[in-house]
Amino acid sequence: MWANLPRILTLVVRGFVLTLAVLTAVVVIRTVTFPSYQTSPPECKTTDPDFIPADEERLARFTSAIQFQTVSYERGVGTPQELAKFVRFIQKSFPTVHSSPMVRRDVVGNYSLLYRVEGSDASLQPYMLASHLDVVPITEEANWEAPPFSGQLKDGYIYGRGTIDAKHSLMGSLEALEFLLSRRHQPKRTLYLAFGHDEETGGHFGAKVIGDVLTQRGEKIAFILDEGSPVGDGLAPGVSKLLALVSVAEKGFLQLRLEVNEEGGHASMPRSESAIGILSKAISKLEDNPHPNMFGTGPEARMMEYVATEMTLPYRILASNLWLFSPLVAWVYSRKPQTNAFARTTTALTRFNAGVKDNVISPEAVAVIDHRIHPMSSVEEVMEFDRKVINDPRVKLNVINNRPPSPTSPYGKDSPTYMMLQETIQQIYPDALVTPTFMVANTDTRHYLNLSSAIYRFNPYVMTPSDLPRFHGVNERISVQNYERVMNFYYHLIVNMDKPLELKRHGHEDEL
Ligand SMILES: CCCCCCCC/C=C\CCCCCCCC(=O)N[C@@H](CCCCN)C(=O)O
Ligand SMILES: [Zn+2]
Ligand SMILES: [Zn+2]
Repeated sequence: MWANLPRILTLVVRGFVLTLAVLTAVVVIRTVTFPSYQTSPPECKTTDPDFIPADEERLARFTSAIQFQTVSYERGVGTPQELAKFVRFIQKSFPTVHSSPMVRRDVVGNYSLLYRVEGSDASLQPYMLASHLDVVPITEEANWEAPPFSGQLKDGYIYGRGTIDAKHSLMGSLEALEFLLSRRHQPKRTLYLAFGHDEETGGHFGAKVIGDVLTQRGEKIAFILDEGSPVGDGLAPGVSKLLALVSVAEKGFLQLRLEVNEEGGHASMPRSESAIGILSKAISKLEDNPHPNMFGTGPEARMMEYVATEMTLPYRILASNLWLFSPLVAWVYSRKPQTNAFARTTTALTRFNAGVKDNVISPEAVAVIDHRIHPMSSVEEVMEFDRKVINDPRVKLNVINNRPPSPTSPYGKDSPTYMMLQETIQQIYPDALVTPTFMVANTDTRHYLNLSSAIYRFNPYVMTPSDLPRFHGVNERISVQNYERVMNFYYHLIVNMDKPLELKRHGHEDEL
């Protein structure tokens, strides 16, 4: 036995070296032969006669739109008077849209708006562009560089609540339609514009009613585009080009109310554990035990494939070989909040309330957890995981609201609507990569799921990592250049939707 040891060791080392050599060869071959999923930009670019400039008049309209304080606070608690004023403003601001015989406008659920622009070819299925009228409340007002409802123009940016979420797309799509109709253009395909008034609190009285109205009309929609993920500049690790993120799915959510009830009493005679202490431990366990990293099991894996050939080294090697490096990429993604959101079901602690007085032991402690559920997980799985982690029957878990992850819409070369969207994006961003992904937050599209199987969530503006905290945060703003891109994106989209929605032939199609 001992005499054979050198021979055995040599064989083991040889085996190891051989395995390593084979793995390296496979990795290298896959990296250099990995197919490109990108198509060359269409020849039709934004040309002068087809261009909507962000001139003074349009910027003034957008500024005014930001000045309406259409805040949604809680479910069913909004700002009805501001919404009513905003609706009147919209009517006055787009005279051609509102006087055209081709346009029918319905006010739905008191303040939400549903426009139907009649196409000339009734045999074509309608499509729908969606956005919302409401905004989230202001926080840290003192830290804003311009007043949050001013719409003030400063250094090339328009500041204010709603500039990126989502009055840009509401006003941008109406500008595009006004521009088109004022040129006496009738679209071939019927188009809906749907603007809910309570998206920020779940859309129960706005988009939900719009969805019901369309369902009652028996409408089937060819495709729906709502607010969503942006064109990323430096958002994705290893991607130096602009990356247009088209969300073909949306995470689910589960909002839980955690509650502990214990005996209260005089602060001079405390028991060893209090309601506050018990709940704090439970919360702490949830933060210390994130839900499992599921990177590579859902649409996010396709996102890596779509950009693999365009990535910088060493990311290109990793993305071309997810069969081997998926755990490593999963780890890389889990390190930053914006990428971690793609890797797992997230856990956000959003409320924590307890106590009424400094010397009274609180008999109750309450916290709210907001989970966003990875497309490959479920409400039940998340609930089960939390129960196991908390492992304390004194902590009651009450479901406030939940929704499973959305179905995935078609994408890639076999989906004419996705390809048309990709082509439109490339008209505005000729150098951008386009990739399917999923939406880490939620949109009104949850109320439209039975209207269409092709639902996309995309914001046609560029975002850098430092812009992300502006969503629902301080100093929300959009650059004039981005707002111009938004208007022109919708204009080109409407024009493109008049082309036959058939599979288009692209340069690298065979590799798609
Ligand atoms: C690897 C690529 C990295 C990309 C990184 C970031 C991409 C960020 C993508 C999107 C962020 C935009 C978020 C916009 C959210 C707008 C929708 C919204 O606020 N929805 C609310 C609805 C609330 C309904 C009541 N429950 C929400 O989700 O909270
Ligand atoms: Zn929004
Ligand atoms: Zn929002």
